[in-house]
Amino acid sequence: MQTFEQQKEFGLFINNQNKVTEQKLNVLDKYSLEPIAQVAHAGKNDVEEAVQGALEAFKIPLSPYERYQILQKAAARLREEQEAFANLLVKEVGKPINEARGEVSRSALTLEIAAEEGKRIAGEGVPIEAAPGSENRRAYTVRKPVGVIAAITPFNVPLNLVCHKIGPALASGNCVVLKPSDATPLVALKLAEIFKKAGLPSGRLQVLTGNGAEIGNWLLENNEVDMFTFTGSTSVGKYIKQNAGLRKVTLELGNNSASIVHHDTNIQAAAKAVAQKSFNNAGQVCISVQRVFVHQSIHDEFVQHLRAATESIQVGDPGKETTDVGPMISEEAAQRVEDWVEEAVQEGAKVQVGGRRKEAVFYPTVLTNVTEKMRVSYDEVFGPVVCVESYTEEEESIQKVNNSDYGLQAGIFTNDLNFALQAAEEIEVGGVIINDTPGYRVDHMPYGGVKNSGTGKEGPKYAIEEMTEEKLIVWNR
Ligand SMILES: NC(=O)c1ccc[n+]([C@@H]2O[C@H](COP(=O)([O-])OP(=O)(O)OC[C@H]3O[C@@H](n4cnc5c(N)ncnc54)[C@H](O)[C@@H]3O)[C@@H](O)[C@H]2O)c1
Ligand SMILES: O=C[C@H](O)CS(=O)(=O)O
Repeated sequence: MQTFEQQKEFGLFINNQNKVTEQKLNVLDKYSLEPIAQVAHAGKNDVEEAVQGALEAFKIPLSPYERYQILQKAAARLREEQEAFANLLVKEVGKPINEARGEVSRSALTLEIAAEEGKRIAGEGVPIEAAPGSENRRAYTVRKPVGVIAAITPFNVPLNLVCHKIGPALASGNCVVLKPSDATPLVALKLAEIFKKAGLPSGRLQVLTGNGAEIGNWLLENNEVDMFTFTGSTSVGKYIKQNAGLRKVTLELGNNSASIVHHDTNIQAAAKAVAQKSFNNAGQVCISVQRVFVHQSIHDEFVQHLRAATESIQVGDPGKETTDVGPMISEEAAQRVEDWVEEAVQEGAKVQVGGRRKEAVFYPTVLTNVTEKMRVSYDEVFGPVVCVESYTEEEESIQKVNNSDYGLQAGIFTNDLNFALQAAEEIEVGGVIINDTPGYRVDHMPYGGVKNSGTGKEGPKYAIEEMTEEKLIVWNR
């Protein structure tokens, strides 16, 4: 029998079986741009079969401890197969090997945290007897799984962001129909195999590959789907919310993260941190640093350090141990970033480093003289580009951060406690990171945005709250 790595054709994963379809989809190596495999292209019937199978599975409950054991086994297996998963991420995402290993180890941790949180799902006592006339009553709440959850995920972190959905969903007793990104479906299929080996009963996790808009619409039309958990672009997120009716929706969407760098900070350390978190995964990270507001008194020194840190980055083949930045997800994506940078330059921005492209590789780029009217500042670049602007007053820096349609996370580098806490209070985002970049995330923290960055939280404990319904039970004694 072929190993997963030897296989060149992959079916849908429905009811723990491989289901081949006539129509197929090519998956490319993102650096060589050569096809590496073909995956199935789900039709409407396949989507219905997957949802029906999930619904049937939901009728046979698993105890919290059984779910815990399965998730722990899957996590252990993920750790054992770290290198195989990492190599797959190198190929289908173009993610540098060291970063890919990091994603696999975070993914295992995400499943482990979900396993633990699944044992702690609890309601609360409600002092209902405090109401006049209710003296003889007692009340408490319990949390119930919603049922069948459609999970739709993006290309950029295709293993850990899948684990952030299926981990909490399975831990809380739900069944999941997963639709991974068309560009990066292989790690999701390999993960499903791991869950099968870990003993997950048939139907609790279904994986549908194919066209996002088609599968998305068929899932939206299917009333047996109880909830949508989506990570991806703001436009698709809005579409799902508009069409989900009264069903629950969690949306983790786009962003153009900002960092404030105040004059009292360690300038070189801040510049190094910004360079690292602007360019990892070729800037294709939703909390990538895109906008940096630097106090005018340290602007030039900061830019000098940022330029030096950027120039030292190794760009190229993601399979090489020494590579820091690999290709973007496609040549078109890199071309789009090149166009936006050229447009900014025509509008007066200055390229300090980078600004050039070779096929799907866009070189890490630092722009200065950027204004908030430029697309590279107000829109989501989702590429290896960082824009530096200056400010003079503290309040002005906060306003600049808030002058955005997005609000996922922001960062502030300062030793002034009052300024840090004032900024933390006033910045309109889901999370403020003091003395680090907005790119900081660990997997058990509450994570999610405001404004066009979405609604609802992830991090297993918080995702479980989204994926369960609170139910009140009142006993008239
Ligand atoms: N906030 C977060 O936590 C977070 C994390 C990662 C990525 N993102 C965002 O994701 C975006 C990049 O990822 P992407 O290009 O894969 O996003 P995308 O919106 O193009 O695709 C995301 C997923 O949605 C599917 N899809 C496409 N059209 C659909 C439709 N009409 N209905 C239902 N599903 C549909 C795709 O096939 C894919 O699986 C960026 O905007 C980035 O900021 C956000
Ligand atoms: O792209 C956004 C991700 O949520 C960031 S992370 O990989 O989870 O840190």
